[in-house]
Amino acid sequence: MPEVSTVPSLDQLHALNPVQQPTYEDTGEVADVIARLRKLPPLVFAAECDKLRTKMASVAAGEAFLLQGGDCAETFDGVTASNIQNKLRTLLSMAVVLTYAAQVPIVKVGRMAGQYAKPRSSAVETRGGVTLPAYRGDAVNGFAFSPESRRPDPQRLLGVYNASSATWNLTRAFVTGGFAHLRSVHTWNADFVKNSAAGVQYQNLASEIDRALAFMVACGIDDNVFGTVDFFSSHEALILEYEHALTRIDSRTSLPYGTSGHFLWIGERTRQLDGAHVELLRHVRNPLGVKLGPTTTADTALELADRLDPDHEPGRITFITRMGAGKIRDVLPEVVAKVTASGRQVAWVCDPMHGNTFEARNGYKTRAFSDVMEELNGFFDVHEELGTWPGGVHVELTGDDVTECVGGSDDLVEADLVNRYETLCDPRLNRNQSLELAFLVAERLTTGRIRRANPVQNYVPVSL
Ligand SMILES: O=C[C@H](O)[C@H](O)COP(=O)(O)O
Ligand SMILES: C=C(OP(=O)(O)O)C(=O)O
Ligand SMILES: [Mn+2]
Repeated sequence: MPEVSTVPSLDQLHALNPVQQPTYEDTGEVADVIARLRKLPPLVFAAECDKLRTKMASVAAGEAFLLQGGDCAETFDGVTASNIQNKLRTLLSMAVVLTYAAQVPIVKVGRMAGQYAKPRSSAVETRGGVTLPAYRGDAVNGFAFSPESRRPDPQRLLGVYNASSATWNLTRAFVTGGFAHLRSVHTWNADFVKNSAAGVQYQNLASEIDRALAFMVACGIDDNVFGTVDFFSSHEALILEYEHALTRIDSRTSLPYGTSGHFLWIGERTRQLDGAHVELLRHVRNPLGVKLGPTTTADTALELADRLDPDHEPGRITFITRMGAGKIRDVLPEVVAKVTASGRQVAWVCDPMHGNTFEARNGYKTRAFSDVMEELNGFFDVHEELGTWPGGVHVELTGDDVTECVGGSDDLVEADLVNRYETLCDPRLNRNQSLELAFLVAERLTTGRIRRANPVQNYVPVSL
């Protein structure tokens, strides 16, 4: 287990030449912001992180399934009650579909209350001959295309803390205060059922749940047990100043935790083995995710696991693969096979979004629902062949009726993208597409072809 004294200082992290960081002009101002952040209370409790780690251990063991979703980039303007509520009810509806239709316990994690910083392919953006720093998320700079807005502003890190705090406060109230009661399963989607195939399918399922609940109540079961859900926050731990300032020593155990969110992940662009992000996160006790793109080798995955989880702690490591619909069947098998053959039991989760982005002819960055489903099918097929457990999905979604991804049963086409394209970074599934995805994943989970229990023990190494 990591020791308090070993948490590296910010200077030590900077000596590792971290990538994807803002360059601030006024280092004195940065120091003031960090000092202020260090005094603020933690956003999550260490014991909640432990609880999620235990749940992720069930995912790794093939006994539960992770649903992780939310915006690509949360925004300060997006911190409104309706936005949070819509996102939450979309995630809860998806979780209900998966729980009821696939009869698997669902671990529910939002890409919420902290997802404000973005790694970018290019450090700059050029429009009409003018080149400015790229937008790196509200944590760093503004989206408006002007030199003032694009200047990295350290005060924004306090904005991240406040926005995360407000988002999590309402989310916590919703999931414990009655909104998430299974009795309300109909009302979450009552307003959009009329014009959507997924909505109709959802209401049918909700009616079945109503009947099942009524039956249980008639049998004498107290339905208050269905009144609250466990819901957790997550984001990419990208900006070192912020994550370091929120790394705190847990008073119960005297061990360090990242308290900016329950589940922290390291992105595809920042997972260098000897880089600053791996160095910081290997010292915190949270459950950790690592994104693995199409160039990942099995050895890289094993080295990352060894570095971040030397003690093989159950639930510690989740590999979030995002290889692309066209590559997953070629790349994933060897990675999963070798990691599993090493005796490790990690959670395998599919992000079917980031390997499938393309630019539409009208210039919008988009994704096709069919590619998303094709990558998910590849993910399920690979795990089915290896006898390992496909542990979950990680998706970029919103609770609103946006038009950012093409396809789905509403058959959005490229010309529709202009109607409601609101993301400031990557295209998200809208509420219909998200529910549709949940039904399709539930279908895959119920085919019965996937082994549920003890994948490591059942695993027979294949020759590669
Ligand atoms: O969300 C992930 C990345 O930040 C995003 O895909 C990068 O997008 P870009 O290639 O437009 O920089
Ligand atoms: C940046 C992201 O993904 P990746 O690191 O996989 O590119 C993301 O999840 O928004
Ligand atoms: Mn993204």
